[in-house]
Amino acid sequence: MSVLDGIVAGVRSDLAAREMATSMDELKARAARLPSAIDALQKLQTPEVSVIAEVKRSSPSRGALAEITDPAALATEYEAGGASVISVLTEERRFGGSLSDLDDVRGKVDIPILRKDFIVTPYQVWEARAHGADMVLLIVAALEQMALESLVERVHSLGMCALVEVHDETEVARAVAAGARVIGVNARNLKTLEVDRGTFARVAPHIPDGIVKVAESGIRDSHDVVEYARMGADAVLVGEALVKDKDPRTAVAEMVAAGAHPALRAVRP
Ligand SMILES: O=P(O)(O)OC[C@@H](O)[C@@H](O)c1c[nH]c2ccccc12
Repeated sequence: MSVLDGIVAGVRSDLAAREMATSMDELKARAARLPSAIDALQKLQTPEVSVIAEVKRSSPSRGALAEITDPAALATEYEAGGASVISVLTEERRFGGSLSDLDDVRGKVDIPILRKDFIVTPYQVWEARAHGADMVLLIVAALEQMALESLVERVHSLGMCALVEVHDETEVARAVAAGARVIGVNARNLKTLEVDRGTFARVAPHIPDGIVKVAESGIRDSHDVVEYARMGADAVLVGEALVKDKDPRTAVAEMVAAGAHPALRAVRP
């Protein structure tokens, strides 16, 4: 069993427990009481390179990263630093997250929130919306094509935006066929957990114009942001470097400033 399969198996059993506790109708009723989702796509379609800042306690590849006793406080720092979107890991077993982290963050920030999890059923999409998410991650490698297509459709029909994650050219074709408007290229291979910094440069040219391109994983600082911007990234998704920083607000602000530099416009594809 691959690392990804192992994670998804754990997610499915935790999901079964939540499905017993909260019916789909209850989720729908909760979602109906919330203001509608914020248009994350619009926030990412700016000429500047956007920063998606992630709240993540640990990961299978890197182990414990940061305690994060107050996820909303961290998210508030990210927002003040100029992040365009906050990513909240809600997977419990390997990443130490939860839906209550999502609730906390939703209570404190006004910018769009991405629910970062291993989403394999429509129930999880409703769950994301019911807990205030505006965006959800869909990992192509974790889904059959039919499931991917129906989940993208479901996400869009709820007014949310899907970040469709790929690792290679074949997965780009699947994401495009599924109607993705935002595609994330993950430099971390989910089978080996290694980061390959060449992934974005190899894969991004296969993403059609008009689709928002996000570079994910292993981004350390503003230099990396500039590098990805030059390769055509519209946004970067940063976790570890930010959760480990003593001053996450400034760390985000530096990345945002780098991504907004006017000189970049001329050199971006
Ligand atoms: O902490 P990093 O290396 O900056 O990476 C952030 C993000 O890309 C990573 O958390 C991620 C990308 N795709 C995922 C899928 C599931 C869980 C986590 C991820």
